[in-house]
Amino acid sequence: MAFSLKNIKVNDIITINELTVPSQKVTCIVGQSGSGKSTFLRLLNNLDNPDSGKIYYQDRDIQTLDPIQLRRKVTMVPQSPVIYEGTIRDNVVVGLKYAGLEPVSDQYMNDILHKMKLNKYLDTIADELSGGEKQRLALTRSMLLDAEVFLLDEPSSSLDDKTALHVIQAFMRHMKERQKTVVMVTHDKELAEEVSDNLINMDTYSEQIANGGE
Ligand SMILES: Nc1ncnc2c1ncn2[C@@H]1O[C@H](COP(=O)(O)OP(=O)(O)OP(=O)(O)O)[C@@H](O)[C@H]1O
Repeated sequence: MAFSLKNIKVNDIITINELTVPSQKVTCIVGQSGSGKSTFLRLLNNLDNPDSGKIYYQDRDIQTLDPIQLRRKVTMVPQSPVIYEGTIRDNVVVGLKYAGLEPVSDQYMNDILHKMKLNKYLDTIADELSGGEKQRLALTRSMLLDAEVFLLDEPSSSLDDKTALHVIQAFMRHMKERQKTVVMVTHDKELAEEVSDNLINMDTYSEQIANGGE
């Protein structure tokens, strides 16, 4: 197991008695708006703390792990892509640098960009990309990291259905070839069914939904 959660309570948002997330598989998190999908993801790399209960990453209580080390192993691609100043190349390089990794060749960068259907020159100014292109750049940056777990929060929300399916399938293929664990939040049930090995419906664990909220 990558993660196991026991007796988790996040104030009036989430209650989980017991839940596991398998290693080297794609787990999709679905559920209504406000059901706590993003909160669940943030629990897994200790960006949010539960009020009670324990979360284990590979049998170790994540509260006992150094957060910086944990986040190198368990990396997150947030809902709004983080774009730095400069070109596409600068944006990829900065991810490697923060992770303490060696630079990669332009050709390798282009290969990954191509997988993400982002066929732009590496010298293109990143801030001039569309919202969907920025999402694909953020995915590209994460694909070059040597993390063990990739947490994706609605990574295809700005993409049309066809592009979303192509890009997310290519991302999952890349991760499966490398025996990585992926946890992806999506509101797109069809996409989730297409790419997931394991599906978690947050409505089941949501206080908000149980109380008739949203
Ligand atoms: N930092 C926070 N402080 C207080 N409440 C929060 C915080 N973040 C989220 N919430 C609340 O927690 C609940 C779950 O939010 P969350 O963003 O996890 O849901 P979600 O399922 O990802 O929603 P969506 O699909 O709309 O993005 C919501 O009611 C939200 O208002």
